[in-house]
Amino acid sequence: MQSLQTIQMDLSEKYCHNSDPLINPYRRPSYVKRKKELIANMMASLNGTTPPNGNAVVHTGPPMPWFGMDIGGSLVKLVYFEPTDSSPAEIDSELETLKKIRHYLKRNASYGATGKRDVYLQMDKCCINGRYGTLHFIRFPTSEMPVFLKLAKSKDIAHMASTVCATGGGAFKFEADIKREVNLGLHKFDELDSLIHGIHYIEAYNQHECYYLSEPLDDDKCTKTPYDFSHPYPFLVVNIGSGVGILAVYSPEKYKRVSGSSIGGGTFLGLCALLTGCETFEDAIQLAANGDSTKIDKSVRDIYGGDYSKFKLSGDIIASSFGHMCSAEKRAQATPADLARATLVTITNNIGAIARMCAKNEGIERVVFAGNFLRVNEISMKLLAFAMDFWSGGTLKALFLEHEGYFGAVGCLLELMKTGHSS
Ligand SMILES: Nc1ncnc2c1ncn2[C@@H]1O[C@H](COP(=O)(O)OP(=O)(O)OP(=O)(O)O)[C@@H](O)[C@H]1O
Ligand SMILES: CC(C)(CO)[C@@H](O)C(=O)NCCC(=O)O
Repeated sequence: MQSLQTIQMDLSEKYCHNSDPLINPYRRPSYVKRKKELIANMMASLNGTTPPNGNAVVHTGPPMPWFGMDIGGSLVKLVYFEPTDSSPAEIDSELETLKKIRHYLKRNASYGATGKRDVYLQMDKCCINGRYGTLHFIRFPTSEMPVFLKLAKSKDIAHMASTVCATGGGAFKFEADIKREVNLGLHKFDELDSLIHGIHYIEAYNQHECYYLSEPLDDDKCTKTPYDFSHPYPFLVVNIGSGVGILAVYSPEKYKRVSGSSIGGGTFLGLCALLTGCETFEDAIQLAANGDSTKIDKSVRDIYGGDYSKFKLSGDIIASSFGHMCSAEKRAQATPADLARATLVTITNNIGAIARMCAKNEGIERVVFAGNFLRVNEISMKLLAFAMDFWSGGTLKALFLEHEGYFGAVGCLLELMKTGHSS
């Protein structure tokens, strides 16, 4: 059995090409030490034992399969832990159903018409509750829950007597359906607790989880740069799902929800569908990428003929989102792509403005944006990176996370370890 220390070193080899601590921040002793401490503490809190020290790990914990499920307003996120350290005897004694589920999930990257496994996000060599394995990340629209429940029933999930942990509003909304259709009881966990635990776990494991965008508005120069998150507190989490939740985080266990907004990812997709007839999030983003929002939004220049110098408002700044749409002539010229772009820009800037006010109120400088609204959505990430820096006079930093919308599901999977089952 590999020790946790060895695995951490493996990860360093995998991700960090430069071993000079002066060049590579991830090689600095303070960073490595802090990461090890974070993981060790997390493992200790999950195991209820002392952290691993290189000795063989005893396989305890709830029976497999280990899933964490986040049933949101738009998307269901499913995180599946595939053990890779099972002994031949353990594999032999596995239930047939369990083998089938693993093969089904691993063999495919798509499930039915709308289920997807984000293979590029897969995390190998993870350690949860003393078990080593791979984390798989799967999503499907919440509107497909009835289909998912039928599938779960057909795969005989209930006969594995496993505990299903779920978070998100849907854990409450669908609890009775899950009981009735699949005969499974749910362990429900709070979505924001799960989000915070998930962020800490994934960030501690994946050295390149957190990054920022330098030169966000220059397409040639914009670069994704790893951010050293070893001393992150306090930080703000702006979770952009269907709606937006804003949390101030002071430690792995201490946070508060400081604000929220109903103008979020669901608003973007809803308005875009109304305005352009697009059907999917991917289509809406694609349209927006080809559109020009200046045909839709009224700028300071459109009003002043130039800059509003007294208050340092450059002519390029948007004075009125969708302001041009008051004119029948401009409406006639607006294309679906322009409308999609303006919708994306409007929603993103609104979220950025609220995030900035929250950060100012809380006296926080690091703002971490998460949630699936940012999936395949470079436009919003660049806008947020620019807006946070520009409007705060350089005091705020926008940070992003690779596993965008999966933290709630990961946090929920971690909660499964505390449910008191033993195999
Ligand atoms: N394939 C997709 N289908 C639908 N929405 C998508 C997709 N990919 C990204 N999105 C965006 O992600 C948003 C949902 O994000 P996320 O999964 O983080 O939130 P949620 O958990 O469903 O919502 P909430 O937390 O508010 O209940 C959607 O509103 C949409 O803007
Ligand atoms: C309702 C939730 C928490 C569901 O995840 C989320 O969509 C949200 O935070 N919406 C914004 C609600 C508000 O205005 O504070």
